[in-house]
Parts: sequence; C-alpha cells; structure tokens
Amino acid sequence: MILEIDRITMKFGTLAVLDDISFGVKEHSIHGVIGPNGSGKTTLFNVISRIYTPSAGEIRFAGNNIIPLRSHQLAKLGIARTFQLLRVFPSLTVLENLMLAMTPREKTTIIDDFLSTPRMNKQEAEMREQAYEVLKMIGLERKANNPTDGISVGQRRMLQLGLAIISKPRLLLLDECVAGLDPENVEKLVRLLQYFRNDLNITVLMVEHIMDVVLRVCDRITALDYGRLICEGTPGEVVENPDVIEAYLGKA
Ligand SMILES: Nc1ncnc2c1ncn2[C@@H]1O[C@H](COP(=O)(O)OP(=O)(O)OP(=O)(O)O)[C@@H](O)[C@H]1O
Repeated sequence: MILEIDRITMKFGTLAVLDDISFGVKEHSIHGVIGPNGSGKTTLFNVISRIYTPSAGEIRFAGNNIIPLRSHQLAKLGIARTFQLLRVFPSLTVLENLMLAMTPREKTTIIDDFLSTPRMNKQEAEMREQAYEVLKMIGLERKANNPTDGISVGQRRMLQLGLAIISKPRLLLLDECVAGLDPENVEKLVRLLQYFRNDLNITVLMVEHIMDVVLRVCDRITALDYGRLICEGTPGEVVENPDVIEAYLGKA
C-alpha cells in the first residue's frame, strides 16, 4: 500500500466528521472515495493533503507518517494535488504557467538569469520541451501560447491535471475533478487518468461526487456516509452493497 489511512478521526467541536476511518491505497491504482453530500469526503481530502490535522489516527505514505508534515511539504515526497480553483497567473500563457510549475533540475543563479548564460538557456529549452510533452498529453498543445484566462472550463480542468503531474508525483490527489465537465471532457479525463496509472505509474486517489465516473475508472472504491466507512471494494462490490444503496437512495 502506498497510502495507508489508519484510524483517522476528525472532530469539529464534539461532532466527528470522520469517525475511525481506515483503508489502504494500492500503488499504481486508481482509488475512489465516494459518499453522499456531507459524508466527509472533502474533510478526508483535506486531512490527507495536510490542510486539517486529524483528532486521532495516522496517515502513512510509503511507510512514513505524514501527519507531522505541512501541506507544502508533500510535493517533495511525491504527493501532488489539484485545487478547486485553478491556481495560475491568468495573463501568462498556458505554456508559461506549466513551466512555472516545474522545479528546475539544476540550480541557476541570479547572474545566470540576468546574463542569460548557456546553462540557463539549456535548462529553459529542456523545461519547454517537457512542458510541451505535458501539453500534448492533456490535449492543449494548440493553446500553448494563449493567455490562460481565455481557455474553456474543460481546458482549465485539463491544465489543472497537467500542473499537478508536471513534477512527476507518485501519488495524485484529486478533489471533485469531474463536476462541471461536459460529456466530451469527462471522456478525456477518464482516458487521462488511465494514462497516468498505466503509462506514468502514478497512483490516483480521487474524492468524487459523480458516481458513474468513479465506477468506470477506479480499481477500488471506499464509500463514506456520515463520516463512517460503510464499504470498501471493487466497483462491482460497491454498487451492490446494501449500505451504499441505502446511503444514496435514502438521500435522493
Ligand atoms: N470546518 C468545519 N467546521 C464544522 N463542520 C464542518 C467543517 N467542515 C465540514 N464540516 C461538516 O462536516 C460534514 C462533512 O463535510 P464534507 O464537506 O467533508 O462532506 P462532503 O462529503 O465533501 O460533502 P459534499 O459532497 O457536499 O462536498 C458536514 O456536515 C459539514 O457541515
């Protein structure tokens, strides 16, 4: 298991929004967390991405407890996440934003920057090439030189994924990335997530409201209701689970 959620409880005041949750995410899999409104999905995402500190429990990534870490330290370990709002510089181009999200492999100094030395130029060319590869992958090659504020909702979502994987993470955390997409972009997203898993060996944990996408793309699914884990299994097992059916139908 690359990620182990071990007896996580999160209380706001006396209310346990997550109640003793445990499950594991297998390396090179797509794992979904589902649940009706208010079941605790976003809270769980915020605990894993180290925005909230849980009241009890441990989360281990590759065997190491990440609870003592802060959100910004996760990237160095190889954990990337998406944000509900696209965090970019709107007036910069799509390509420039991708290049900004990369960590330069070699250190350059301010003198290199200022004088545009061969070392600086070589590094920039490599970064540009890498950004183009990601643009191809997310289908935005033709938008490379467009200002980011001019691209469509679906394209922004793809860019969000591109920004998250450009640092080559081992684990990608996705927070409700399907909502608001038209059917064509949903298909693109599904193919992209499969590509991440199959070709880039990225493990994906997706917290998602939209059930049919999760059922199609996930290897395993964890279902929450009122902050409790009610079912863990394959998509086939989850759709047939009486507690899951009750949780969804009861609130329909
Ligand atoms: N900061 C907070 N303080 C108090 N209660 C909170 C806080 N954040 C969330 N909650 C409560 O925790 C419960 C779970 O909320 P959460 O947003 O995690 O659910 P969710 O499954 O993501 O719902 P949705 O699908 O609607 O996004 C809700 O009852 C919510 O009101």
